[in-house]
Amino acid sequence: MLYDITPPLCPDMPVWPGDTPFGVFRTWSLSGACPVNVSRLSLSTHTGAHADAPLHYRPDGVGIGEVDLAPYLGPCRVLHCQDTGPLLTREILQMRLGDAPLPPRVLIRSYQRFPLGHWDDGFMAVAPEVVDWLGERGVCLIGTDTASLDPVNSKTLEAHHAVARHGMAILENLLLDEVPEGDYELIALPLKLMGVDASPVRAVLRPLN
Ligand SMILES: N[C@@H](CC(=O)c1ccccc1NC=O)C(=O)O
Ligand SMILES: [Zn+2]
Ligand SMILES: [Zn+2]
Repeated sequence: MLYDITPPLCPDMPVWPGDTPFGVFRTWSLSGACPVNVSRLSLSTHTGAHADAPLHYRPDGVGIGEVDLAPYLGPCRVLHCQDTGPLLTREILQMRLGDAPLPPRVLIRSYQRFPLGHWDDGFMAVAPEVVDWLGERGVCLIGTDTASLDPVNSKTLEAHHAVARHGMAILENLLLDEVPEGDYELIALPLKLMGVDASPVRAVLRPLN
């Protein structure tokens, strides 16, 4: 059994304001003279479920093709935070998780229903102290169902920089609507895009045992 936590990629999907819309264009089409269909894609590196590379927000950061893959597969916890409001704070998370041990990956669900058909400016942001707290507890990957860890208007991307300080990895735009709170195996590998700032992933969760 698998939970597919990847939103579908299609031309009418929402994208970050001003970013490249998702497009698919036929290069060759099946016909008497042509034995195949072949297409070309046009899309932002931050389309749908995706992994951010350090290069997204640091001039000296590595590209997604160069990052260690270990954070992107292994044990993870899905945490429900649908009633959290505009900012997930360390106090809220500490209250929810206490001092019990955590798996090395944490996926945070903020939406009751993921906005598959429209752009949402008002998504929940993650406070940088949350990232610090998780990093100090050995977490290597933080995932969210929102378009960014930081608020939409942020120019400083403090939560992203906190992730980099701890050498952690980021997944965004995960579709967690159908996933009960609990522990799973995460599999969400980025493409080997050399020197590129992010990559779409196909993200799935496998229930344990
Ligand atoms: N931080 C967001 C994306 C982001 O910030 C962004 C994506 C596309 C175009 C512009 C963006 N930010 C501009 O300030 C992300 O990691 O997906
Ligand atoms: Zn991104
Ligand atoms: Zn991001």
